[in-house]
Amino acid sequence: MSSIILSINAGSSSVKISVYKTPTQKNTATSTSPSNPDSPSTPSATPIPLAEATIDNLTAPPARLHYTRFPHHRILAQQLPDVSSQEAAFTYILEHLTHDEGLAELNEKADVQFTCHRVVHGGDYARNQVIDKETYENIEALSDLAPLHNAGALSIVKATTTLLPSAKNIAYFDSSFHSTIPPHIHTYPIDPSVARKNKLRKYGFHGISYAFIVDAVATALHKPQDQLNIIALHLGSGASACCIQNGRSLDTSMGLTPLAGLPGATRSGSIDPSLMFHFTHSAGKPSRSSSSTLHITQAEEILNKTSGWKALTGTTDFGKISSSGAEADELAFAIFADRLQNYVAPYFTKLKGEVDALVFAGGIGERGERLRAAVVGDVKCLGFALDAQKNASPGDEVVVDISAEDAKYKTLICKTDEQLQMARGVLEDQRRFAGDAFGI
Ligand SMILES: Nc1ncnc2c1ncn2[C@@H]1O[C@H](COP(=O)(O)OP(=O)(O)O)[C@@H](O)[C@H]1O
Ligand SMILES: CC(=O)OP(=O)(O)O
Ligand SMILES: [Mg+2]
Repeated sequence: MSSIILSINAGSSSVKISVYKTPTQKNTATSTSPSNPDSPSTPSATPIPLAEATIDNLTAPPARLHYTRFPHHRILAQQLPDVSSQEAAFTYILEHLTHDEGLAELNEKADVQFTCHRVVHGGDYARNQVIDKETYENIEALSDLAPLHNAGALSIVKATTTLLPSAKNIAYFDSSFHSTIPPHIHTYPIDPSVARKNKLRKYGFHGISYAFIVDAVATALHKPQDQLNIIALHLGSGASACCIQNGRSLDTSMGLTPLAGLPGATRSGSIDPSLMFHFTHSAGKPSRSSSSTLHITQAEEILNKTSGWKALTGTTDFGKISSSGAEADELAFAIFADRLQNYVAPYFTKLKGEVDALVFAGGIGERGERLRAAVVGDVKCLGFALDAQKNASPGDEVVVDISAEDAKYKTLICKTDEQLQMARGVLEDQRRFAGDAFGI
């Protein structure tokens, strides 16, 4: 019999929820590229998508609902002025799904057997975990290190325990994919005893997306995952770059927290650490949004929530920034292209030029025609080049090759899908542990 999986992705500016049913023996679909590199000949089953709901604009109200029930029913951008938090977005979407008469498989909350939660900071967890009291508390303890994310995800976990009491809650961590980063890359040059005690190291994020990208690009290029070398750029409200060697993370631009590296919608990205002490004299004081479970300083508040595109341009919409022509928007655009070049070129040398592709993903990576052209233009001397026509109209495939015919290296767009990656994890774990021990 099929089970219903609710796959929940609490990002910094949006909540995306996809509904899947597990395939029965008869309708088992397969992915040509195995996601388990240890068993290269075993095809993996794919969850069957039933519906997808997104509430976005949480950081630029009013929030909006987009809903698709497959294959045909679609609601575009319905405004929701009363929804302003990740938890409110989750509750709204759950009501919407259970009241959609066309979604026969999910009439009651008791129909949901599995809820997958994207948790950005998982500390030392190298793989997914069933959320029990101990896991919940461990994730809560990491909230200060992902101030835009972990608390929001946990508010949804809490809501599921009351609203969906029969569902098994499983956490998938953005940081797990980066557990392969070697010590000389994840270690900060600071007092090692303090670093050890406070677990201060590079963790890296967007890993669920990078795992999806590895699977999808390996399939598209007909290469085993463990031979795939790519430079992947996940560019959304938060943006990061990842250097992937043999299908594994070798380096990434985010660090101890998702603030490091590239700028984002409301984040500064990397700056000189001394800057904050010249920006405000109260950098170290607790911010007003601190609570009993979330302790953040004014410096963290400023750099995470009121910097980035919002500070430079007044909008978090990178589509608008890319097309308005306004002076402030042009500066923000040029800053992003410049900072991206600062990762693409060194990652190319880290891979010793053995690069299968440069891959664009995330809302901006997938839709930002002009940004892709700017970044690829900036690294043209390495052997990347775009086909302008393909870049302008890439079509609907999961992976699209937008490289010029004479390019030495490929440039691809990958429509990443964190919810699908997590739902696939449920099927893999069901197979591996016969539905019981589940990854612990
Ligand atoms: N046509 C476009 N060109 C460039 N950026 C776009 C375009 N459309 C949307 N975006 C941007 O994509 C970003 C959201 O990306 P997404 O990955 O969906 O978000 P999140 O990080 O919240 O998961 C926003 O900054 C949005 O402005
Ligand atoms: C890790 C991170 O920044 O996630 P998002 O882009 O979804 O905010
Ligand atoms: Mg995201």
